[in-house]
Amino acid sequence: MFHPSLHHTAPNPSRVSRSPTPRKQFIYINEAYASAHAIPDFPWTFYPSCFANENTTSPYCVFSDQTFARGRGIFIVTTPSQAYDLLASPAFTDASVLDSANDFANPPFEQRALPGKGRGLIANTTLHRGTQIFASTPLLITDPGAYSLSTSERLALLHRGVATLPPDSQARFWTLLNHFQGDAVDDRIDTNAFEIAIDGVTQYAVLPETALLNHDCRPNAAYFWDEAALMLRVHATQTIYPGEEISITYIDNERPRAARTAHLQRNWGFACGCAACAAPEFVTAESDARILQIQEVAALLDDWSEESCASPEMAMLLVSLYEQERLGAGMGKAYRLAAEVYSSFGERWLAVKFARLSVEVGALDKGWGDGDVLDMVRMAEEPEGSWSWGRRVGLRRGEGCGWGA
Ligand SMILES: C[S@@+](CC[C@H](N)C(=O)[O-])C[C@H]1O[C@@H](n2cnc3c(N)ncnc32)[C@H](O)[C@@H]1O
Repeated sequence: MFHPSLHHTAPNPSRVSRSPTPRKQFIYINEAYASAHAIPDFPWTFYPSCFANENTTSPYCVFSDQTFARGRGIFIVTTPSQAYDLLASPAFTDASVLDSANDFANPPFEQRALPGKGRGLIANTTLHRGTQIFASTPLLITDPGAYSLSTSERLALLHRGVATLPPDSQARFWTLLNHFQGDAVDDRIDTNAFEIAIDGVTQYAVLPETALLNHDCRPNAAYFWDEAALMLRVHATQTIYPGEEISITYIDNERPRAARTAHLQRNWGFACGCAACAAPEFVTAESDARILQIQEVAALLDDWSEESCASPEMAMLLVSLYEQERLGAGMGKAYRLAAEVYSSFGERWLAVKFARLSVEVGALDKGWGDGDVLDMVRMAEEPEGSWSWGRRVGLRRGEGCGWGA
Protein backbone atom coordinates (compact mmCIF):
# COMPACT_ATOMS: atom_id res chain seq x y z
CA MET A 1 0.00 0.00 0.00
CA PHE A 2 1.21 3.48 -0.76
CA HIS A 3 1.59 6.24 1.68
CA PRO A 4 -0.53 9.14 0.36
CA SER A 5 2.21 11.68 0.98
CA LEU A 6 4.32 9.96 -1.66
CA HIS A 7 1.82 10.70 -4.40
CA HIS A 8 2.35 13.59 -6.75
CA THR A 9 0.53 14.69 -9.85
CA ALA A 10 0.72 12.64 -13.02
CA PRO A 11 3.00 13.96 -15.78
CA ASN A 12 1.32 15.60 -18.74
CA PRO A 13 1.53 12.90 -21.44
CA SER A 14 1.90 15.42 -24.21
CA ARG A 15 5.12 16.65 -22.63
CA VAL A 16 6.81 13.34 -21.89
CA SER A 17 9.23 11.74 -24.29
CA ARG A 18 9.48 7.96 -24.89
CA SER A 19 12.31 7.88 -22.39
CA PRO A 20 11.10 9.81 -19.36
CA THR A 21 13.30 12.71 -18.39
CA PRO A 22 14.82 11.93 -15.00
CA ARG A 23 12.83 13.75 -12.42
CA LYS A 24 11.38 13.13 -9.03
CA GLN A 25 7.76 12.04 -9.26
CA PHE A 26 5.46 9.46 -7.82
CA ILE A 27 2.02 9.26 -9.35
CA TYR A 28 -1.19 7.37 -8.61
CA ILE A 29 -1.30 3.93 -10.21
CA ASN A 30 -4.39 4.64 -12.32
CA GLU A 31 -2.81 7.88 -13.55
CA ALA A 32 0.42 6.00 -14.32
CA TYR A 33 -1.61 3.54 -16.41
CA ALA A 34 -3.54 6.25 -18.24
CA SER A 35 -0.40 8.33 -18.89
CA ALA A 36 1.47 5.37 -20.38
CA HIS A 37 -1.45 4.50 -22.64
CA ALA A 38 -1.81 8.08 -23.83
CA ILE A 39 1.68 8.00 -25.35
CA PRO A 40 1.96 6.23 -28.71
CA ASP A 41 4.32 3.20 -28.60
CA PHE A 42 5.18 3.79 -24.97
CA PRO A 43 7.14 0.65 -23.97
CA TRP A 44 5.86 0.37 -20.39
CA THR A 45 2.38 -0.46 -19.16
CA PHE A 46 2.54 2.20 -16.44
CA TYR A 47 4.22 5.57 -16.61
CA PRO A 48 7.32 5.15 -14.38
CA SER A 49 7.23 6.67 -10.93
CA CYS A 50 10.59 7.91 -9.71
CA PHE A 51 12.50 9.23 -6.72
CA ALA A 52 15.80 11.08 -6.53
CA ASN A 53 17.72 12.72 -3.75
CA GLU A 54 21.11 14.26 -2.97
CA ASN A 55 22.70 10.76 -2.90
CA THR A 56 21.55 9.75 -6.37
CA THR A 57 23.06 10.87 -9.67
CA SER A 58 19.95 9.71 -11.49
CA PRO A 59 16.42 9.02 -10.30
CA TYR A 60 15.37 5.45 -9.51
CA CYS A 61 12.04 4.51 -11.03
CA VAL A 62 9.74 1.53 -11.33
CA PHE A 63 9.29 0.31 -14.91
CA SER A 64 6.58 -2.24 -15.50
CA ASP A 65 5.66 -4.26 -18.59
CA GLN A 66 2.62 -6.50 -18.20
CA THR A 67 3.08 -8.04 -21.65
CA PHE A 68 6.60 -9.36 -20.99
CA ALA A 69 7.08 -13.11 -21.45
CA ARG A 70 3.63 -13.74 -22.91
CA GLY A 71 1.81 -11.94 -20.14
CA ARG A 72 3.80 -13.07 -17.10
CA GLY A 73 4.91 -9.46 -16.74
CA ILE A 74 7.95 -7.92 -15.08
CA PHE A 75 8.83 -4.82 -13.12
CA ILE A 76 12.27 -3.29 -12.87
CA VAL A 77 13.45 -0.81 -10.26
CA THR A 78 16.42 1.02 -11.73
CA THR A 79 17.56 4.21 -13.46
CA PRO A 80 15.88 5.28 -16.71
CA SER A 81 19.06 4.74 -18.73
CA GLN A 82 19.48 1.16 -17.49
CA ALA A 83 15.80 0.38 -18.05
CA TYR A 84 15.93 1.64 -21.61
CA ASP A 85 19.19 -0.25 -22.28
CA LEU A 86 17.38 -3.39 -21.11
CA LEU A 87 14.61 -2.75 -23.63
CA ALA A 88 17.20 -3.30 -26.36
CA SER A 89 18.01 -6.82 -25.12
CA PRO A 90 16.73 -9.84 -27.10
CA ALA A 91 14.29 -10.71 -24.30
CA PHE A 92 12.33 -7.56 -25.19
CA THR A 93 13.02 -7.35 -28.93
CA ASP A 94 12.68 -10.99 -30.00
CA ALA A 95 9.81 -12.89 -28.38
CA SER A 96 11.21 -16.22 -29.69
CA VAL A 97 14.13 -16.15 -27.20
CA LEU A 98 11.52 -16.69 -24.47
CA ASP A 99 9.92 -19.70 -26.20
CA SER A 100 11.27 -22.17 -23.66
CA ALA A 101 10.59 -19.91 -20.66
CA ASN A 102 7.90 -20.31 -18.01
CA ASP A 103 6.56 -23.60 -19.39
CA PHE A 104 5.01 -25.27 -16.35
CA ALA A 105 2.23 -27.16 -18.16
CA ASN A 106 3.71 -30.59 -17.37
CA PRO A 107 6.58 -30.05 -14.93
CA PRO A 108 9.00 -32.87 -14.03
CA PHE A 109 8.47 -32.05 -10.34
CA GLU A 110 5.78 -31.39 -7.81
CA GLN A 111 5.65 -29.01 -4.90
CA ARG A 112 5.47 -30.60 -1.44
CA ALA A 113 5.76 -29.60 2.20
CA LEU A 114 9.04 -30.93 3.60
CA PRO A 115 9.79 -31.38 7.31
CA GLY A 116 11.85 -28.47 8.64
CA LYS A 117 12.19 -26.79 5.25
CA GLY A 118 8.78 -25.44 4.31
CA ARG A 119 7.95 -26.21 0.70
CA GLY A 120 10.28 -27.80 -1.85
CA LEU A 121 10.25 -29.32 -5.31
CA ILE A 122 10.33 -33.12 -5.67
CA ALA A 123 11.19 -34.86 -8.95
CA ASN A 124 8.30 -36.90 -10.37
CA THR A 125 10.37 -38.45 -13.15
CA THR A 126 14.01 -39.40 -13.63
CA LEU A 127 16.03 -36.32 -14.47
CA HIS A 128 19.32 -37.05 -16.17
CA ARG A 129 22.39 -34.89 -15.92
CA GLY A 130 21.99 -31.99 -18.33
CA THR A 131 18.17 -32.10 -18.39
CA GLN A 132 16.66 -28.62 -18.20
CA ILE A 133 14.30 -28.71 -15.22
CA PHE A 134 12.84 -25.31 -16.08
CA ALA A 135 13.76 -21.86 -17.31
CA SER A 136 11.89 -18.87 -15.99
CA THR A 137 11.84 -15.11 -16.21
CA PRO A 138 11.89 -12.84 -13.15
CA LEU A 139 8.81 -11.14 -11.81
CA LEU A 140 11.06 -8.34 -10.74
CA ILE A 141 14.59 -7.04 -11.04
CA THR A 142 15.85 -4.45 -8.61
CA ASP A 143 19.04 -2.45 -8.71
CA PRO A 144 21.02 -2.31 -5.43
CA GLY A 145 21.62 1.38 -6.25
CA ALA A 146 18.00 1.97 -5.15
CA TYR A 147 19.31 1.62 -1.58
CA SER A 148 20.59 5.20 -1.95
CA LEU A 149 16.93 6.29 -1.74
CA SER A 150 15.28 6.60 1.64
CA THR A 151 13.72 3.35 2.83
CA SER A 152 10.19 4.69 2.38
CA GLU A 153 10.93 5.77 -1.19
CA ARG A 154 12.59 2.47 -2.10
CA LEU A 155 9.71 0.51 -0.59
CA ALA A 156 7.17 2.69 -2.38
CA LEU A 157 8.79 1.76 -5.71
CA LEU A 158 8.79 -1.94 -4.83
CA HIS A 159 5.16 -1.94 -3.64
CA ARG A 160 4.13 -0.06 -6.76
CA GLY A 161 6.00 -2.64 -8.84
CA VAL A 162 4.11 -5.54 -7.26
CA ALA A 163 0.80 -3.73 -7.76
CA THR A 164 1.57 -3.35 -11.48
CA LEU A 165 2.21 -7.06 -12.13
CA PRO A 166 -0.56 -9.02 -13.89
CA PRO A 167 -2.94 -10.56 -11.29
CA ASP A 168 -1.56 -14.15 -11.59
CA SER A 169 1.99 -12.93 -11.13
CA GLN A 170 0.98 -10.76 -8.19
CA ALA A 171 -0.65 -13.79 -6.57
CA ARG A 172 2.51 -15.84 -7.20
CA PHE A 173 4.63 -13.12 -5.62
CA TRP A 174 2.51 -13.14 -2.46
CA THR A 175 2.88 -16.92 -2.06
CA LEU A 176 6.64 -16.51 -1.60
CA LEU A 177 8.13 -17.19 1.80
CA ASN A 178 9.06 -14.22 3.99
CA HIS A 179 10.98 -14.77 7.17
CA PHE A 180 12.53 -11.49 8.26
CA GLN A 181 9.31 -10.06 9.78
CA GLY A 182 9.80 -6.70 8.12
CA ASP A 183 8.10 -5.05 5.17
CA ALA A 184 6.00 -7.67 3.33
CA VAL A 185 7.46 -6.96 -0.13
CA ASP A 186 11.03 -6.31 0.97
CA ASP A 187 11.02 -9.49 3.07
CA ARG A 188 9.92 -11.64 0.19
CA ILE A 189 12.63 -10.14 -1.98
CA ASP A 190 15.31 -10.66 0.69
CA THR A 191 14.28 -14.28 1.26
CA ASN A 192 13.94 -15.24 -2.38
CA ALA A 193 16.04 -12.99 -4.61
CA PHE A 194 18.93 -14.25 -6.71
CA GLU A 195 21.92 -12.15 -7.60
CA ILE A 196 22.16 -11.72 -11.35
CA ALA A 197 24.32 -9.48 -13.53
CA ILE A 198 23.14 -7.15 -16.26
CA ASP A 199 25.88 -5.43 -18.24
CA GLY A 200 28.31 -6.53 -15.54
CA VAL A 201 26.28 -4.84 -12.78
CA THR A 202 24.83 -6.95 -9.95
CA GLN A 203 21.04 -6.85 -9.64
CA TYR A 204 18.52 -8.81 -7.58
CA ALA A 205 15.87 -10.87 -9.33
CA VAL A 206 12.90 -12.78 -7.95
CA LEU A 207 11.88 -15.92 -9.83
CA PRO A 208 8.96 -17.61 -8.05
CA GLU A 209 9.63 -21.18 -9.21
CA THR A 210 13.36 -21.10 -8.52
CA ALA A 211 12.46 -19.61 -5.15
CA LEU A 212 10.86 -22.95 -4.23
CA LEU A 213 14.16 -24.79 -4.52
CA ASN A 214 15.80 -25.46 -1.18
CA HIS A 215 19.51 -25.36 -0.48
CA ASP A 216 21.91 -28.29 -0.22
CA CYS A 217 25.70 -27.91 0.15
CA ARG A 218 26.00 -30.83 -2.29
CA PRO A 219 23.10 -30.02 -4.66
CA ASN A 220 21.83 -32.11 -7.56
CA ALA A 221 20.88 -29.15 -9.76
CA ALA A 222 22.54 -25.93 -10.88
CA TYR A 223 21.27 -22.70 -12.34
CA PHE A 224 22.71 -19.87 -14.36
CA TRP A 225 21.49 -16.50 -15.52
CA ASP A 226 20.98 -16.21 -19.27
CA GLU A 227 21.36 -12.47 -19.66
CA ALA A 228 20.24 -12.12 -23.29
CA ALA A 229 17.00 -13.99 -22.60
CA LEU A 230 16.55 -12.50 -19.09
CA MET A 231 15.92 -15.96 -17.67
CA LEU A 232 17.34 -18.26 -15.06
CA ARG A 233 17.96 -21.78 -16.36
CA VAL A 234 17.93 -24.72 -13.96
CA HIS A 235 19.47 -28.08 -14.96
CA ALA A 236 20.04 -31.42 -13.27
CA THR A 237 23.76 -31.93 -12.66
CA GLN A 238 23.39 -35.59 -11.76
CA THR A 239 20.69 -38.22 -12.06
CA ILE A 240 17.72 -37.24 -9.87
CA TYR A 241 15.27 -40.06 -9.25
CA PRO A 242 11.49 -39.70 -8.74
CA GLY A 243 10.79 -38.82 -5.12
CA GLU A 244 14.11 -37.03 -4.62
CA GLU A 245 14.15 -33.38 -3.73
CA ILE A 246 15.65 -31.08 -6.36
CA SER A 247 18.23 -28.86 -4.66
CA ILE A 248 20.47 -25.98 -5.58
CA THR A 249 23.11 -24.11 -3.63
CA TYR A 250 22.49 -20.64 -2.21
CA ILE A 251 26.17 -20.08 -1.40
CA ASP A 252 29.75 -20.82 -2.40
CA ASN A 253 30.16 -24.38 -1.10
CA GLU A 254 33.92 -24.51 -1.42
CA ARG A 255 34.23 -23.38 2.17
CA PRO A 256 34.47 -25.25 5.48
CA ARG A 257 31.25 -26.29 7.21
CA ALA A 258 31.34 -23.53 9.85
CA ALA A 259 31.54 -20.80 7.20
CA ARG A 260 28.73 -22.35 5.18
CA THR A 261 26.34 -22.84 8.09
CA ALA A 262 27.00 -19.32 9.45
CA HIS A 263 26.27 -17.78 6.04
CA LEU A 264 23.02 -19.75 5.62
CA GLN A 265 21.86 -18.92 9.15
CA ARG A 266 22.64 -15.23 8.72
CA ASN A 267 21.12 -14.74 5.26
CA TRP A 268 18.26 -17.28 5.15
CA GLY A 269 17.63 -18.01 8.81
CA PHE A 270 18.03 -21.80 8.81
CA ALA A 271 20.46 -24.30 10.32
CA CYS A 272 21.74 -26.36 7.41
CA GLY A 273 21.04 -30.04 7.98
CA CYS A 274 22.27 -31.29 4.59
CA ALA A 275 24.32 -34.49 4.55
CA ALA A 276 27.61 -32.57 4.29
CA CYS A 277 26.76 -30.39 7.30
CA ALA A 278 25.09 -33.04 9.46
CA ALA A 279 27.86 -35.64 9.18
CA PRO A 280 29.81 -36.69 12.33
CA GLU A 281 32.70 -34.51 13.46
CA PHE A 282 35.48 -36.70 12.03
CA VAL A 283 33.78 -36.80 8.63
CA THR A 284 33.21 -33.05 8.46
CA ALA A 285 36.78 -32.37 9.65
CA GLU A 286 38.04 -34.50 6.76
CA SER A 287 35.68 -32.71 4.38
CA ASP A 288 36.98 -29.32 5.61
CA ALA A 289 40.58 -30.51 5.13
CA ARG A 290 39.84 -31.53 1.55
CA ILE A 291 38.21 -28.16 0.86
CA LEU A 292 41.27 -26.32 2.18
CA GLN A 293 43.49 -28.53 0.02
CA ILE A 294 41.29 -27.76 -3.01
CA GLN A 295 42.05 -24.06 -2.46
CA GLU A 296 45.82 -24.68 -2.08
CA VAL A 297 46.15 -26.92 -5.11
CA ALA A 298 43.98 -24.68 -7.30
CA ALA A 299 46.23 -21.72 -6.40
CA LEU A 300 49.37 -23.72 -7.30
CA LEU A 301 47.85 -24.72 -10.64
CA ASP A 302 46.90 -21.11 -11.34
CA ASP A 303 50.49 -19.94 -10.85
CA TRP A 304 51.82 -19.00 -14.28
CA SER A 305 55.13 -17.54 -13.07
CA GLU A 306 58.56 -18.97 -13.96
CA GLU A 307 58.69 -20.48 -10.48
CA SER A 308 55.42 -22.35 -10.92
CA CYS A 309 55.50 -25.91 -9.67
CA ALA A 310 52.18 -26.83 -11.29
CA SER A 311 52.02 -30.38 -12.61
CA PRO A 312 49.42 -32.69 -14.17
CA GLU A 313 49.60 -34.84 -11.03
CA MET A 314 48.36 -31.89 -9.01
CA ALA A 315 45.49 -31.43 -11.44
CA MET A 316 44.55 -35.09 -10.99
CA LEU A 317 44.61 -34.60 -7.22
CA LEU A 318 42.33 -31.57 -7.61
CA VAL A 319 39.85 -33.50 -9.76
CA SER A 320 39.88 -36.32 -7.20
CA LEU A 321 39.32 -33.92 -4.29
CA TYR A 322 36.27 -32.43 -6.02
CA GLU A 323 34.94 -35.94 -6.63
CA GLN A 324 35.54 -36.97 -3.02
CA GLU A 325 33.71 -33.86 -1.89
CA ARG A 326 30.85 -34.38 -4.37
CA LEU A 327 31.32 -30.77 -5.43
CA GLY A 328 29.89 -31.46 -8.88
CA ALA A 329 29.54 -27.87 -10.07
CA GLY A 330 33.13 -27.02 -9.08
CA MET A 331 34.42 -29.83 -11.27
CA GLY A 332 34.20 -27.45 -14.22
CA LYS A 333 37.01 -25.42 -12.65
CA ALA A 334 39.06 -28.54 -11.76
CA TYR A 335 38.75 -29.83 -15.34
CA ARG A 336 39.70 -26.40 -16.73
CA LEU A 337 42.83 -26.23 -14.57
CA ALA A 338 43.66 -29.78 -15.67
CA ALA A 339 43.16 -28.90 -19.35
CA GLU A 340 45.38 -25.83 -18.93
CA VAL A 341 48.16 -27.69 -17.16
CA TYR A 342 48.21 -30.43 -19.81
CA SER A 343 48.14 -27.78 -22.52
CA SER A 344 51.03 -25.96 -20.82
CA PHE A 345 53.14 -29.11 -21.09
CA GLY A 346 52.08 -29.66 -24.70
CA GLU A 347 49.99 -32.75 -23.96
CA ARG A 348 47.37 -32.33 -26.67
CA TRP A 349 44.98 -35.21 -26.09
CA LEU A 350 44.76 -34.85 -22.35
CA ALA A 351 44.20 -31.11 -22.77
CA VAL A 352 41.32 -31.89 -25.15
CA LYS A 353 39.84 -34.50 -22.82
CA PHE A 354 39.75 -32.17 -19.82
CA ALA A 355 38.61 -29.18 -21.87
CA ARG A 356 35.61 -31.24 -23.06
CA LEU A 357 34.82 -32.32 -19.50
CA SER A 358 35.07 -28.72 -18.32
CA VAL A 359 32.60 -27.51 -20.96
CA GLU A 360 30.16 -30.28 -20.10
CA VAL A 361 30.05 -29.29 -16.42
CA GLY A 362 30.62 -25.54 -16.76
CA ALA A 363 27.84 -25.02 -19.31
CA LEU A 364 25.25 -26.16 -16.74
CA ASP A 365 26.71 -24.19 -13.86
CA LYS A 366 28.07 -21.00 -15.41
CA GLY A 367 26.14 -20.98 -18.66
CA TRP A 368 27.10 -21.45 -22.26
CA GLY A 369 28.07 -17.81 -22.66
CA ASP A 370 30.59 -17.85 -19.80
CA GLY A 371 34.15 -16.77 -20.68
CA ASP A 372 35.85 -19.82 -19.14
CA VAL A 373 33.39 -22.18 -20.83
CA LEU A 374 34.02 -20.58 -24.23
CA ASP A 375 37.79 -20.75 -23.61
CA MET A 376 37.44 -24.48 -23.03
CA VAL A 377 35.31 -24.89 -26.17
CA ARG A 378 38.20 -23.37 -28.13
CA MET A 379 40.79 -25.44 -26.26
CA ALA A 380 38.89 -28.65 -27.09
CA GLU A 381 38.98 -27.73 -30.77
CA GLU A 382 42.54 -26.48 -30.98
CA PRO A 383 44.68 -26.64 -27.84
CA GLU A 384 47.67 -25.33 -29.82
CA GLY A 385 45.81 -22.02 -30.22
CA SER A 386 45.23 -21.59 -26.52
CA TRP A 387 47.13 -19.01 -24.45
CA SER A 388 48.44 -21.80 -22.19
CA TRP A 389 49.80 -24.05 -24.94
CA GLY A 390 53.43 -25.00 -24.32
CA ARG A 391 53.98 -22.32 -21.68
CA ARG A 392 55.56 -24.73 -19.22
CA VAL A 393 57.43 -26.94 -21.66
CA GLY A 394 61.01 -27.15 -20.38
CA LEU A 395 60.02 -26.35 -16.80
CA ARG A 396 60.86 -29.27 -14.54
CA ARG A 397 57.51 -30.50 -13.34
CA GLY A 398 57.00 -30.09 -9.64
CA GLU A 399 60.65 -29.67 -8.72
CA GLY A 400 61.05 -28.44 -5.18
CA CYS A 401 57.32 -28.17 -4.55
CA GLY A 402 56.74 -31.46 -2.86
CA TRP A 403 54.31 -32.45 -5.59
CA GLY A 404 54.43 -34.52 -8.74
CA ALA A 405 57.43 -36.09 -10.45
C1 LIG B 1 14.05 -19.44 -1.37
S1 LIG B 1 13.14 -20.14 -0.06
C2 LIG B 1 13.02 -21.84 -0.51
C3 LIG B 1 11.58 -22.35 -0.49
C4 LIG B 1 10.96 -22.41 0.87
N1 LIG B 1 11.27 -23.70 1.51
C5 LIG B 1 9.47 -22.18 0.86
O1 LIG B 1 8.74 -22.88 1.55
O2 LIG B 1 9.04 -21.25 0.15
C6 LIG B 1 14.39 -20.10 1.16
C7 LIG B 1 13.93 -20.55 2.51
O3 LIG B 1 13.65 -21.94 2.51
C8 LIG B 1 14.12 -22.55 3.70
N2 LIG B 1 15.20 -23.49 3.36
C9 LIG B 1 15.89 -23.56 2.20
N3 LIG B 1 16.78 -24.56 2.23
C10 LIG B 1 16.68 -25.15 3.43
C11 LIG B 1 17.35 -26.23 4.06
N4 LIG B 1 18.32 -26.92 3.46
N5 LIG B 1 16.98 -26.55 5.32
C12 LIG B 1 16.01 -25.86 5.98
N6 LIG B 1 15.34 -24.82 5.42
C13 LIG B 1 15.66 -24.46 4.16
C14 LIG B 1 14.62 -21.42 4.59
O4 LIG B 1 13.55 -20.99 5.38
C15 LIG B 1 14.98 -20.35 3.58
O5 LIG B 1 14.93 -19.05 4.11
